[in-house]
Amino acid sequence: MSRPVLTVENFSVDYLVDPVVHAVRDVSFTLRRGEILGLAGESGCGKSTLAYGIVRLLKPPAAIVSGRAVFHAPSAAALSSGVSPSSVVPPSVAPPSVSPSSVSAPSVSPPSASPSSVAPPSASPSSGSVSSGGDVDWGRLGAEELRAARWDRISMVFQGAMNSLNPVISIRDQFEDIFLTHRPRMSRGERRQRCGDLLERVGVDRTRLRSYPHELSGGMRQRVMIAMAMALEPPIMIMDEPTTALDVVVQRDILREISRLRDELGFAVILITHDLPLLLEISDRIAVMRHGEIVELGDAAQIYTTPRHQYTRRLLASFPSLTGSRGAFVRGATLEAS
Ligand SMILES: Nc1ncnc2c1ncn2[C@@H]1O[C@H](COP(=O)(O)OP(=O)(O)OP(=O)(O)O)[C@@H](O)[C@H]1O
Repeated sequence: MSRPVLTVENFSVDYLVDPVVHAVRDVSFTLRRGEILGLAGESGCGKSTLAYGIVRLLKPPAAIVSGRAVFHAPSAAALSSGVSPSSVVPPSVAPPSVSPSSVSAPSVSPPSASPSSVAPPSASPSSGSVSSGGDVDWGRLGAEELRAARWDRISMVFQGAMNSLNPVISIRDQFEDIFLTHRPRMSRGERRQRCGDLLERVGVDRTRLRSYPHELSGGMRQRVMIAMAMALEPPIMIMDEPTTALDVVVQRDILREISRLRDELGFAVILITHDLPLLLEISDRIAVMRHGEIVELGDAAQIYTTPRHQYTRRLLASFPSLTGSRGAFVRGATLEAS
């Protein structure tokens, strides 16, 4: 079993409205290095709130009322990535108490995923590689540290992210901006090479770097966003319905691509989608959420063959089968066929 890259402990988020919405309730889980963890559950069960909470992108009226998310970097070396020593904690430290600073960000509407959300301009030049180490409690990071760490250590692809590319800037310039901000010492030639390589990784020809977003199809734009999220090689990617706006065939292509890239590059993914058959196909483990809680977490095969929670069984039963018995078309055969 591979080592954890992220530990979420007793994480709870409320929306401080009247009456208060307990959107995420005492959620704990571990994300292992290189795994795809699917997050499933009905609309409104708290999936996005949990994801945004982990990366501290929630805004009032959302409030993280308990728990913490600890990122485990590969080495225990001191954090040369601009993260202050005070935020480096041993994994067993008790959850931080609620502080006004933990009452951060917005409703679940995606933070404008402009290119700047792919590469925040204010990241410190010293933002190091993901290999700089230590366990970091994200709740203890300052705003600057968070911005720097967010894309280096965890990157995100949100629902409809493809619409957030800047329409008047070429794909190349939007890509290069990431490296100019986070890897300022990278040479121009190296940058250009990397941008082209990244595009090709997600199945888009490098000549498209010259294009403007409106010249690309929705699927291509979403691939570009995924390539941007991979640009700094973060060990974790959070994908919240990354392909919802696309047709089913393109959706599946892209998600299989993500699975392939994960195999190749070894990053871990938290993948949020309503599409349980798809999660069964590409996830290593699946967490099923209901009313803000994780009611079941297990290997995808176990969830599929022997779901323990009644709600998981209901969720599985709500997807039609093409074969009469669930199975052949969701797990096993599909990936081989691709
Ligand atoms: N700004 C807000 N103010 C009050 N309640 C909110 C706010 N944003 C979300 N909620 C509530 O929090 C709960 C969790 O919402 P969330 O969007 O995280 O669920 P979800 O599982 O991601 O849903 P979906 O699959 O539809 O995206 C829901 O009951 C929702 O109505």
